[in-house]
Amino acid sequence: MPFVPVLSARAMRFDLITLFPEMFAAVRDQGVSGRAHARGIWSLVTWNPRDFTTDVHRTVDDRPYGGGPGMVMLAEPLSQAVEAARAARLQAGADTPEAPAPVVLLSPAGRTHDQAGARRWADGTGAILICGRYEGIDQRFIDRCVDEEVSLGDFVLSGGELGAMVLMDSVVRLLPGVLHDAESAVQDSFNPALDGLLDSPHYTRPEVWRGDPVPEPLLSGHHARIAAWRREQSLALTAARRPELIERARAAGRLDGSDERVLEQAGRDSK
Ligand SMILES: CCN(CC)Cc1ccc(CNC(=O)c2csc3nc[nH]c(=O)c23)cc1
Repeated sequence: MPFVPVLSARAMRFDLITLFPEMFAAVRDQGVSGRAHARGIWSLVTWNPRDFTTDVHRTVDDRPYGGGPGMVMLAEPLSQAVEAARAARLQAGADTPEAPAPVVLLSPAGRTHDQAGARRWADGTGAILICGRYEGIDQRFIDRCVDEEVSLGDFVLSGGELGAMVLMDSVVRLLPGVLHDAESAVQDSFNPALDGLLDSPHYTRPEVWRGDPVPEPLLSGHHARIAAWRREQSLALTAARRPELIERARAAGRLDGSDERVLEQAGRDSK
């Protein structure tokens, strides 16, 4: 009997620990991620720490020891919510005891998310995502339950929910079947590990809009000319706005002689 590998096409599942579960309708029900969710390519389950409290006020936060502004999220409701999510994942076959999905805290102190991170996540089976609110979370929960922390960048949000939605959107787009092949090719162009240049400008009908025409090369029907024009535009725009991406592409050997001539010309033009 030949060995037939069992391709466990285990769908991507995210479990969100959040005080605002209704926020997640944005990625669960709308657009590319919404369609993929409806098709069962991925799933999303929310768990509200308030449902894991025992007092009449359903308390999820308290004042910080040592004083200071704001409130801190209690460890116990968060921990019970994570345990419930973990059990549900095992029950659903999303996790195995040997390979539990990571518990990920969205946090300003985390490693900054990027396309490489999205690709790594897309190879996995999801995560339990913790969305903080208030000033932060009791450190003892983080030390005991959190495997990694992820930030969106150096700006201050009001909570982790938007970070979680951005992370999930960047991952779901990469899953097989979510984007049409052509789009997924475009998807790669955003990946600094592959092409990493900014997109060339886009145009659609009408050919002239309020007196502004579409650039002539795009109307030529000459595919080589169109590709050359788009490459020139990407190089010039990237050199102007994100020169570090040019360096990265050059270091990775993704720029050819023609590209370098375009960049020299763009450099002369900008002086
Ligand atoms: C006063 C110092 N602040 C830390 C920078 C306190 C603080 C602000 C905002 C938050 C809520 N932010 C997030 O949960 C968050 C989660 S991911 C992320 N990425 C970038 N910026 C962010 O604020 C976040 C938590 C603590």
